[in-house]
Amino acid sequence: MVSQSALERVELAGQDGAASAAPRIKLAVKDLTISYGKAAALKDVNLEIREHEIFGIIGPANAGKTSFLKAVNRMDVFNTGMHVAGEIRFNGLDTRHLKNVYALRSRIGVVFPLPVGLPMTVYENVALSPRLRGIKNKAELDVIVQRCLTRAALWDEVKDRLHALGSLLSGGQQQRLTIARALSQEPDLLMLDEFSIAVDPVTTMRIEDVLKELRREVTIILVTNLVQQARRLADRTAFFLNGECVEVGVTEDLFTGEVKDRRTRDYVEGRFG
Ligand SMILES: Nc1ncnc2c1ncn2[C@@H]1O[C@H](COP(=O)(O)OP(=O)(O)OP(=O)(O)O)[C@@H](O)[C@H]1O
Repeated sequence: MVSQSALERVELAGQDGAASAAPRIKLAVKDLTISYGKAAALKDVNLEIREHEIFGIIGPANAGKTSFLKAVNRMDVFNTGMHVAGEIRFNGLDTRHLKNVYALRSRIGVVFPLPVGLPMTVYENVALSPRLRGIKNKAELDVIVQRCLTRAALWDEVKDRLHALGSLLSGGQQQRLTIARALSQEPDLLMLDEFSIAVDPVTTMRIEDVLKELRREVTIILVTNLVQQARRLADRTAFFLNGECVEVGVTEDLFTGEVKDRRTRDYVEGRFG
């Protein structure tokens, strides 16, 4: 008999809808409310994220952006003070009722604001996840490591230091290493939380180019408080403010088209935040 957990693993993998005419919905969020104790960090959020788009989330501090990512990744399982209500469907499956949270996480790569290197070599940082999936063959692992480092625009800089500690790389290189590591999971959703906070402008641009390429393969949620970064990268963008999803729209419309809420235009034009 197939276990519930194994069934979930298969359902979470979904099917690639790139060939169909209508965009497939990767993530559907309904009436999402997140609270810590009595305080709500996010209230009644409704939105859909389409497969293969870069979906931006912008907003000032304390808007609830990071809490949104945590809820998608079911971090509430660890954070006992965090309460999540509403529905989050990933590839159609309601993540709130999953038995196998690890299967969900294996489909989602997360990149945090500051690079979080595992205390191991460059090679091992990227080979760990494939190894945990059962890939033992060295030649096969070599190919995966090279492919992930190349996709993260880091291969040329580290190909001669694969067995040095990841922590010895520069900050910008370490952030690209965390992207390579996230990619080694073969996620179909990549979530980045203010990835450029500790990265120089040149590296930021390199990573932005990487993300533009990656959208062909993965869906990307980009949380940023740099509105111009969302403008450069995101197909559609949501504006969060004080726990409210004020508006969701085609990114360029938020800057130059019709906005539904005046606060959106005020924020993107820098009048507050
Ligand atoms: N672990 C926690 N315990 C209690 N309150 C929290 C916790 N994490 C976040 N909050 C609160 O939830 C609200 C939203 O925080 P969140 O980090 O989601 O916002 P944000 O938009 O990502 O902000 P920033 O841009 O500063 O990272 C804030 O008021 C914050 O203080």
